[in-house]
Amino acid sequence: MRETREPLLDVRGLCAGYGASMVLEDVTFSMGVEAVAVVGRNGMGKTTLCDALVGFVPPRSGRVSLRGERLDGRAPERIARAGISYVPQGRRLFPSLTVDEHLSMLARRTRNKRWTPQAVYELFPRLAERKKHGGAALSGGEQQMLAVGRALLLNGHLVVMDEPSEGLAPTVVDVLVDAVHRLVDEGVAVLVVEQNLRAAVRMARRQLVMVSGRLEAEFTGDELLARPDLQHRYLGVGTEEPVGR
Ligand SMILES: Nc1ncnc2c1ncn2[C@@H]1O[C@H](COP(=O)(O)OP(=O)(O)OP(=O)(O)O)[C@@H](O)[C@H]1O
Repeated sequence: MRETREPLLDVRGLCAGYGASMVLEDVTFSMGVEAVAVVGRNGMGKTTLCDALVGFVPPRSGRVSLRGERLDGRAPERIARAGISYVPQGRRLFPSLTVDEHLSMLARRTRNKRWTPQAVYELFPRLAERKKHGGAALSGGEQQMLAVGRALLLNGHLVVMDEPSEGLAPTVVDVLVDAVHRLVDEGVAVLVVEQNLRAAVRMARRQLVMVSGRLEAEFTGDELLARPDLQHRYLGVGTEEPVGR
């Protein structure tokens, strides 16, 4: 039977790179309102995929559609306005702005929307306690919550997160995993790049494996957890210490 329901995000034959070197080769996948993880070893092109989706690295060829609307070739701010928000690796916050200033700066442009600073504080109560603290005074986990909150204030349809659990304590990773599930329950899709397989499988059922700029395979989180050989082959996890359930 023909699939009539349009996917939320549809990526076809996406190629992108830097200067003379091509990094992404023919990346094709689609997703609905769900959480999907992209996993793979270092340097395989995961960040480049995020950057290409949000327009920071212009695609050389292929197409990116969100709810049927072509976005490839558009400037990053137009892609954000169309509904893809980005939580980049390293969070990129302003050290001298407080939590409240970070959020209210964007909130002014987004009235009568689901995600307001108040809604972000309800999602991350820890941030509410740190409202008046500057970006530089926050812990890594608090910075990551703020980066996610800032992305939500754009009230988009899809949030792209690049290694959100990097360097965070397990209790903070728990908070992020819960937040991803809450977002999906509320109709916001999440595409998450993760080095941390344990976090990736808790965030998303679908695991897309990137090898040398290509999406080489797709597994469920359960399949990856049950198969140390796949973990070793695709993620470089040592065979003596596979990530188990
Ligand atoms: N700004 C850039 N200019 C040139 N080459 C780059 C640039 N950024 C990344 N690359 C190259 O593109 C390739 C893919 O890098 P990318 O950061 O996308 O991989 P990754 O899977 O996200 O890895 P990591 O987990 O280490 O961030 C690497 O060979 C990298 O050296």
